[in-house]
Amino acid sequence: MNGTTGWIGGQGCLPAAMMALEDVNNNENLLSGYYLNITWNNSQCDPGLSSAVLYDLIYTPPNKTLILGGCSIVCSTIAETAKMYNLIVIGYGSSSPALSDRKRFPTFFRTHPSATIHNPTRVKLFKKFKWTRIAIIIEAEEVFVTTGKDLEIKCKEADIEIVTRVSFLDDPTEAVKSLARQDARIIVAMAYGGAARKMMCEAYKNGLYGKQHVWFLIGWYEDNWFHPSSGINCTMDEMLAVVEKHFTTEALMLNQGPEITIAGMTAKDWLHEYQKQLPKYKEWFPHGEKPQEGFQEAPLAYDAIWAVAFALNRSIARLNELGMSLDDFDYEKKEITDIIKSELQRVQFLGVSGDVAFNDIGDRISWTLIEQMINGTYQTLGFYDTATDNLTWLDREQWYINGRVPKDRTEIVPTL
Ligand SMILES: CC1(C)CO[C@@H](CC(=O)O)CN1
Repeated sequence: MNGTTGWIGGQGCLPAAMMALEDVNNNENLLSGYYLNITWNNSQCDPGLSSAVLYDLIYTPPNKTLILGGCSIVCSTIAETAKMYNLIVIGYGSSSPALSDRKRFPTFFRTHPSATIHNPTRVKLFKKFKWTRIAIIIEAEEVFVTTGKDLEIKCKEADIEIVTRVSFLDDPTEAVKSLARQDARIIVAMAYGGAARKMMCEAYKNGLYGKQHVWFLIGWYEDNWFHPSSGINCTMDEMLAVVEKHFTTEALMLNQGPEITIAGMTAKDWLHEYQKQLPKYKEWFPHGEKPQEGFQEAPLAYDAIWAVAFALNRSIARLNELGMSLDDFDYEKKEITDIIKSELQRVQFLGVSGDVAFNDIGDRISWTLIEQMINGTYQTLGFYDTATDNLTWLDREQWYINGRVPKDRTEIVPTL
């Protein structure tokens, strides 16, 4: 994924949604008298196309009850329009913090956590390692700019100083040089994978790595994101040196425990089932290509369908009491939307992506995964549950100087 094409993970998520549809429709205790159906279309993470697709879905019978959306820029476009039709939108692939704006998006919910979910985890780790002097570097994309602003607020609340914040559009050279000039030691970087590759090569050239520096990067890049490619004038050894020992944070999208989830099996077993189902959809990849994106978010799409099913199921009963039914929804009856929306707010179940629940602004509450690059591969260091401030730490972190946590500033050693 990069800032220009956007995330096209719907291709990996739709099979998961279809699996959930089958499971929901086979569940005798849900939606009695109804059959949940999906009319799908591919917005290609293109806001313009998504508007055309949305209007086509609205003006082509039968009436749609809710809309599911993928990437952030599509969800922003369709959720802003959908509210005019009293349509609820659920994002399974949208991380932009802007979507938490309840004024702009009053009918928007998402099973994909906002990118701000990283920030309480970052602050928790700063406190754990007693770092109170942090630098921030950002690729100038809306999702990172808004997440960076949220991080600054959370650092201020925790009495952690932001010693510098720099950003770049395409070339990170000057921004990285500025970090070096400011003697930045603990650095949080927010960028897409391609920009992060360029940035870390510049970090190597400026000596911003090794025993005196700790980088916090994003954890959802492709596994080989740091391998040199065209336009990167660093060798593999140089890239391995500069990324060694960096930390990553990311939203946890697959339940880690042995519990039986809403799918009637553990999340890990569900993932095997999902992978077995994929060949059924190979006509979506006419040249035999594997979906490049959407595997990681597939559990979010599966759980989104279950959240819809539970909310509609409860709404049927409430509408019956009012002498109404879901069939009465015609994009005009806001009272039906309000009932479905209030039932979505009450949704709570163990999905394959973990506990599924929405906070009061429709955002997903989730755990985060913390990893560290150790000898060129990512190792799990722990998990953090923002809701309960619970850090599960595995004591696997490694530093260049055994046991010595790097300092967040140059130490002034008093001379006698
Ligand atoms: C973890 C990631 C890759 C973050 O971007 C999301 C896409 C978007 O927010 O547009 C999909 N999931």
